[in-house]
Amino acid sequence: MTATFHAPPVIIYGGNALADLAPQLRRLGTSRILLITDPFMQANGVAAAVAGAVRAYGYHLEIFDDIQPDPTDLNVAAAVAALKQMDGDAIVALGGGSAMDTAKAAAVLATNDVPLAALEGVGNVPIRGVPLIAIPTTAGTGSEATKVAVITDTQRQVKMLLLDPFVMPTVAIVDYELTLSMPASLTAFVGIDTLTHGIEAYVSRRSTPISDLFALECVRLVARHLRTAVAEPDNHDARDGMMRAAMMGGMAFTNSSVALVHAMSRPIGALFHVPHGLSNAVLLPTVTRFSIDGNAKRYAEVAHAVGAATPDQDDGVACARLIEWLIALNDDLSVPLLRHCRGVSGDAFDAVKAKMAEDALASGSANHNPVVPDAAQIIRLYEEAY
Ligand SMILES: NC(=O)c1ccc[n+]([C@@H]2O[C@H](COP(=O)([O-])OP(=O)(O)OC[C@H]3O[C@@H](n4cnc5c(N)ncnc54)[C@H](O)[C@@H]3O)[C@@H](O)[C@H]2O)c1
Ligand SMILES: [Fe+2]
Repeated sequence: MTATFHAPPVIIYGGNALADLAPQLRRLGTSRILLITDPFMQANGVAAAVAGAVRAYGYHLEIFDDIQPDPTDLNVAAAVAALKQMDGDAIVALGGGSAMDTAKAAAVLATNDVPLAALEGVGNVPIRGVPLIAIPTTAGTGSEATKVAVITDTQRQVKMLLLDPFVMPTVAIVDYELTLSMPASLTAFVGIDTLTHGIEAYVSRRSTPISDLFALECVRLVARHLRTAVAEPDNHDARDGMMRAAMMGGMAFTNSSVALVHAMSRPIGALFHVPHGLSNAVLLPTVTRFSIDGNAKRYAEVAHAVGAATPDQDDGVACARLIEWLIALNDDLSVPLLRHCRGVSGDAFDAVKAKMAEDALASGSANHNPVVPDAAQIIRLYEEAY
């Protein structure tokens, strides 16, 4: 069996990596740049500083900041319109997964004259997009190193996946100093998104020997650094560790896959606007317990990697310890139950459970889970996690 490995052609990593942005734009031969950023980066002045540094090189740059968490097809259309209006030849994304995914979708929509929904699915992007430099400001999604963009279709109220090598950023600039401003709860939730990427990539039915390396290093780094990054926001070593974990988690799952946690979490995001990392966190212990029988050996290896189990413990014990470890992590990081997440009421949840299960199955990620569930089992898992 063959396996393919995709990653950004260039990754610039470390404190002050951001200083390499203008030289990278020069290398790419671009000169009219749209900076897609989220309102937080606009408000705290980082976007303006980045814009100033690029303009100082003589490039024309305009800022687009109409980004919302869980970005929509409308955000993407507006970004493409802004790029066309300025006659732009490259995009820089500065922000979390929402800004980066908007930019990734806009980059390919700019060169493919079709509705965004036509690019949905696996391998449906016919033409390469405009060059894209992705600069993450959360240590979470790893989107800077993935060939997927997640965009909400406002008509169907589902999160669409655009999964294609052409969606991979041309350059990733990964500067942990940009994450120092993340408050504790954001750090915690995006960090559990990273952990979920590492675990799901490792236990996925599509795991590969190369993605395994990144997946295990990702979970090790999260175990070592996430609690510290939450408790000590200025701890550079912990921020650095989490940033590496996020990037490696992205490199792992984009070459393996995510699985049932992500399949079930996307409908929660699309319908209730629960932040992506939080919706993963509330599901992770329950879905892991359900899935362990499908590949106890791999879950035990995860337990050993995060230090939840000792080398002398057999797979059964190690898997049990892993569940306890995940529950303790959620407790330590103050992850609420799903029913306590803002906007999720009992009646509303009951009314959409069946649709959510259908959407979870339709995304395809559930098929890569060690235990492949049916709709009734997914509904039961939603109820258990609720
Ligand atoms: N493409 C991928 O590979 C991939 C993988 C996982 C998730 N996703 C998607 O990414 C999105 C979630 O991205 P996210 O978790 O990074 O959150 P986000 O981009 O939605 O940002 C969350 C909030 O954090 C703020 N923020 C960003 N950086 C900050 C900083 N340094 N300091 C303080 N506040 C900051 C933003 O303004 C926003 O309000 C979801 O739509 C999810 O589906 C994509
Ligand atoms: Fe994720």
